[in-house]
Amino acid sequence: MNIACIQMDIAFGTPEKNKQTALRYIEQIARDVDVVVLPELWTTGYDLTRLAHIADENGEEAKSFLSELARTYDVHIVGGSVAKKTNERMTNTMYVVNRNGDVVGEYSKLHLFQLMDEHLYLQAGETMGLFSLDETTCAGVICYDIRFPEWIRAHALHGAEVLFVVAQWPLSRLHHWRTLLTARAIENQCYVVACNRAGKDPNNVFAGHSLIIDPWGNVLAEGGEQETVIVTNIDINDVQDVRARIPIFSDRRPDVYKMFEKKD
Ligand SMILES: NC(=O)CCC(=O)C(=O)O
Repeated sequence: MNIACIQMDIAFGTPEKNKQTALRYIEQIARDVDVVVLPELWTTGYDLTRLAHIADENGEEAKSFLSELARTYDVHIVGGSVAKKTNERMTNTMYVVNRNGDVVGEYSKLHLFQLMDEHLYLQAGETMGLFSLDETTCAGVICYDIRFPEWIRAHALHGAEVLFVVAQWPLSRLHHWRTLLTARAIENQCYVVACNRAGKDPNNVFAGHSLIIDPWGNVLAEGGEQETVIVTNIDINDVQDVRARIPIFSDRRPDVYKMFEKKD
């Protein structure tokens, strides 16, 4: 599976401009790869106070834009996330479309990030981020979600072999980004494909440094701070090789964990 992360800069609150940027990159690279990944909130950025005007009604625009590109270029697209508006409810929602243009995944960010005011404007999702691409079980999560290892583990226990992470992660916590992503790959013995944005908005400078990490924790590709595309080939068989070498999934002791679970 050849994978590309489009580490684009995002124009604040300007969906049409951001769609042009995404389109330009997808046209350039899509024919050479199997999967294209976009960053978190790639249409609007974190222009949360104007979401009522610029959010995507039921995600329809994002779904049709991504489906058409996927069909045209015969590529799977993990479509970052967009601000989705359903009646008065806003969510930070990822759509995944396969190369036939079918929407095969929808996931709304489960953990809202208070430091960037998400809790004031968005509702949290309540479903898992599992989907399948070319018969490989994958999971998609959004940015702050990576700080919750139990949530990522739940996806691994449901069979996820590739974890897609889409983000707007600030430069000031770059070391958390790299460390958490590497830990999620090692502890779940899965590939981690993490697409962050580049550039800045009125409140933050973002880190870039999109990463593709193998199930042993090796970094296969990494962006710098500027807008760029990172591409690498991953071999899904490596997941089973690593899981056979150190069999953490059969060595787990869920019966004992349950006995000592702290009740809130
Ligand atoms: N967009 C986000 O969820 C940012 C999360 C973040 O910066 C963190 O430190 O966690």
